[in-house]
Formats: sequence, structure tokens, C-alpha cells
Amino acid sequence: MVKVIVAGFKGSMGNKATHMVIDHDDFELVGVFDPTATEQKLSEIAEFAAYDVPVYQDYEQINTDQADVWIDFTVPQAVYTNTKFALEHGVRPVIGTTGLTDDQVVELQQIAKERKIGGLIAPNFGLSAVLLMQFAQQAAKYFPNVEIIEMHHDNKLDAPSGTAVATAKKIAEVREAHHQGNPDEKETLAGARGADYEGMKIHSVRLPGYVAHEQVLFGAPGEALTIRQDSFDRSSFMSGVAVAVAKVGTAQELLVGLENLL
Ligand SMILES: NC(=O)C1=CN([C@@H]2O[C@H](COP(=O)(O)OP(=O)(O)OC[C@H]3O[C@@H](n4cnc5c(N)ncnc54)[C@H](O)[C@@H]3O)[C@@H](O)[C@H]2O)C=CC1
Ligand SMILES: O=C(O)C1=N[C@H](C(=O)O)C[C@H](O)C1
Repeated sequence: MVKVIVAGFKGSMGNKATHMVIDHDDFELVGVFDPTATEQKLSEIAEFAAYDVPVYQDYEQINTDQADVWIDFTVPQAVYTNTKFALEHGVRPVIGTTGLTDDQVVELQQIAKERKIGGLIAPNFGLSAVLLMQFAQQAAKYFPNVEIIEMHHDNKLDAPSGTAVATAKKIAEVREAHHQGNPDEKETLAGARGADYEGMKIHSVRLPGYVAHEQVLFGAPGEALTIRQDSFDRSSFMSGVAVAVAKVGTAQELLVGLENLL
């Protein structure tokens, strides 16, 4: 049995992750954490009435002795401290929360190395997104002119999305330094051309009704290639989270990207 704590269990993803852990034959939920919780036991919430699991509101309360894995779907402001807490208490992190800076990831990887513990940071647990990133990297070798459009629900805190940044990084690994667009281009409205990652433009759309979607657009003389993925429901992420929880015990370091455990 893999014993799991879910951080952010009151949120949209944390709720789904809590159900996934409960429903999985090989996982046992040993605690849930969310500073907004008012309950002492998970069973006080009707949909979890059968589960007598402790609810934690702050770090001092958390019993990490019995926990193997820390699932985190919280907020960009909390994820660094949560991941550090998990690593320093010997609990393997499976991090879905986006918004970690590159420097924070390096610091967390250093802590994981010092503590000799593995874990996973996955900007996206959806298979369609993992494949989109791989296909985009493949295409970028032949199509260096690329722009990324990510579209999300309007409650999202961070922009651009973690997936869009991860996509741009994968493309930058294979794309030669390249200037695209007109060198004399001028924005007549600030931000019109989007964010810039190593010469690639990233555009963020936030609308009610959307869940999580991304398009990578490649253009070349006389042709174009568009790669698109859609998460229509947050359940799309849960098989990836389950794989991560099941396999993170094999990780020798703090990995970035679900593809490392597939
Ligand atoms: N990697 C992936 O596949 C996916 C990642 N995400 C990311 O997951 C994160 C959460 O997304 P949602 O569930 O939609 O957000 P949400 O806003 O519905 O939930 C966040 C929850 O975290 C709680 N929280 C705040 N500070 C906390 C702390 N210090 N410790 C524990 N809990 C804390 C909040 O009270 C809230 O209940 C976001 O960063 C989002 O980008 C979302 C979907 C898929
Ligand atoms: O906030 C979300 O919803 C999502 N966040 C992740 C991201 O920032 O890429 C993953 C997915 O896009 C859903």
C-alpha cells in the first residue's frame, strides 16, 4: 500500500485526487491538508463520510511518519514551501501545482539530493498534453517558427500555464537560436504579441467554460502545422497522477515531467 497525503484537498484538483486515492486498490489516504479546511476529520464532509482520515490546516499538525507520497494541487504561492516540507520529512512529492520558478525547482532538486529522496514535478498529468509536448519538440526541429496559445478557465492564478512554459522549454532544447516575425514589429497595444520565451510567443486565454487546452502553431512558407490538446474534464489528469503515485518510489531524484515515469 502506498500511503498518501493530499495537499489542497478542498480545491478542484485536490478533490479529484482525494477520490482517486480512496478509489485506488493500492493506495491508502492517510491525511489531507488545506488551510481553508474547518473539519478535523474528512468524514465530516458528506462525499467522504466513510473516511476517518485526519484533516490538517497547518504544518505543525501534519503526521508524516506514515506517509510515503505527498500529492500537491495547491497554489503557486504555496507549492515551494509544501514541496520543501514534504522532502524534509521524507515524503516523496508528486507535484501538480504550477508556478514554481526555475530557481525554486533547482533548490528543491538540491534538497531532494541531500535527503536522498526522489519525487516528481509534472506541469501536466494529462496524456494528451504529455504527447503534445513531445510532438511539438519533434516538429520544432523542422519548423522553427512557432507560437503557443494556451486556454484555461478564468479561475487560474498563473499565466502562462505551466504546460505552455514546459512546451516552450522542450522546443528551445532543439530549436536553434532564431528570430521570428518582423524585426521592425511594434506593439500599438502593450502585450499584443504575448509573452516571450527565447523568441517564442506565448498567448494566454482565460474564459469561463474552458478547462485546460493548448495549441502549438508552426508556420513555414506555404504551410502550417497545428498541434492541439484539450482537457475537457479534470478527470483527464487522474490516470497520470495515479501512475506517478505508483511509480514515484522508483525515482532517484526530483524529476520534472510525467514522461520520466511513463
Ligand atoms: N499538473 C497538472 O496536470 C494540473 C495542475 N493544475 C494546477 O494545480 C493547482 C491547483 O489547481 P485547482 O485545483 O484548479 O485550484 P483550486 O484553487 O481549486 O485549489 C487550490 C487549493 O489549494 C488550497 N491551498 C492554498 N494554500 C495551500 C497550502 N499552503 N497548502 C495546502 N493547500 C493550500 C486552497 O485552499 C484550495 O483549496 C494549480 O496550480 C493548477 O495550475 C491543475 C490541473 C492539472
Ligand atoms: O490550472 C489548471 O487548470 C491547469 N494547470 C496546469 C498548467 O498550468 O499547465 C495544467 C493544466 O493545464 C490545467
